[in-house]
Amino acid sequence: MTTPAYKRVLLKLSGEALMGDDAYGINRATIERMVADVAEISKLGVELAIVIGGGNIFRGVAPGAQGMDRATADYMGMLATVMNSLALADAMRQAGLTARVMSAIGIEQVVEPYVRPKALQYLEEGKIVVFAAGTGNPFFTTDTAAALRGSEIGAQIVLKATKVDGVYTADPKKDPAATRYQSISFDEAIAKHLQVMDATAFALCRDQKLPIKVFSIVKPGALKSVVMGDDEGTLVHV
Ligand SMILES: Nc1ncnc2c1ncn2[C@@H]1O[C@H](COP(=O)(O)OP(=O)(O)O)[C@@H](O)[C@H]1O
Ligand SMILES: O=c1ccn([C@@H]2O[C@H](COP(=O)(O)OP(=O)(O)O)[C@@H](O)[C@H]2O)c(=O)[nH]1
Repeated sequence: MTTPAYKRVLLKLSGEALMGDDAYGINRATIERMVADVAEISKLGVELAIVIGGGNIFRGVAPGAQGMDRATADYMGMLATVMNSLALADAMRQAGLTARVMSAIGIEQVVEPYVRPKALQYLEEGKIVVFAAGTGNPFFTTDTAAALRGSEIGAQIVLKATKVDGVYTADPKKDPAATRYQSISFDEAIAKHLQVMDATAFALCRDQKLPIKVFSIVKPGALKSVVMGDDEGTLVHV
């Protein structure tokens, strides 16, 4: 009854979700709640790696980046994910969890670089690995970083924790008549241009046969239900 459905998962936390009800930045209560959710599944023995976004601090395509060189703006976005990763890892430490941050861009005085075998070792030791700086490349997103790292570490699923509670027929924020899918194939999600994740991330997961679960970051207990294999959010499958 208490056996999780997965042994190793990649959790993608949206940067914007960290804001809570604030206009930008990191909301303390929100990050603490997320960490409590993470602690709950870590205690179940699930090996957990996390990719966190940076949209709460900086987004390469945001109005604030207008007129900027896109690659430069994207590097700023990646640095924003490093800040979020440090905040998250520190909050985990305070909650008694052991976390390690690994960055896709060289910033050694601040965090260790991403080295795949090292990440695998940490996971086997039960440490929570936070992958910072996205893919390390401009023109990508942290959703794609989640698909990439998820594939690299052999995660059984990518758990995308977001502001919406699943994949809808249209953007639920813009179309109140949109309905939620219980499950949807990658091909259909791509063909229908469902924007909940970018097409690069969808395509990579599809090719690697790595399913994605999209679920609410605000709903209490949702992460645990997902990990237990309950019917929660939307499953995107091959
Ligand atoms: N078909 C869709 N189903 C669900 N959400 C969608 C869809 N199309 C667009 N969205 C939007 O995708 C976003 C996904 O959330 P999230 O990944 O947290 O945002 P971001 O990564 O941009 O911070 C939501 O804001 C939601 O309104
Ligand atoms: O591999 C990556 C990941 C992120 N980013 C930049 O970092 C920003 C923050 O990431 P994202 O928008 O994915 O964060 P989230 O939507 O989860 O808050 C992006 O807008 C990009 O500018 C990037 O250039 N390459």
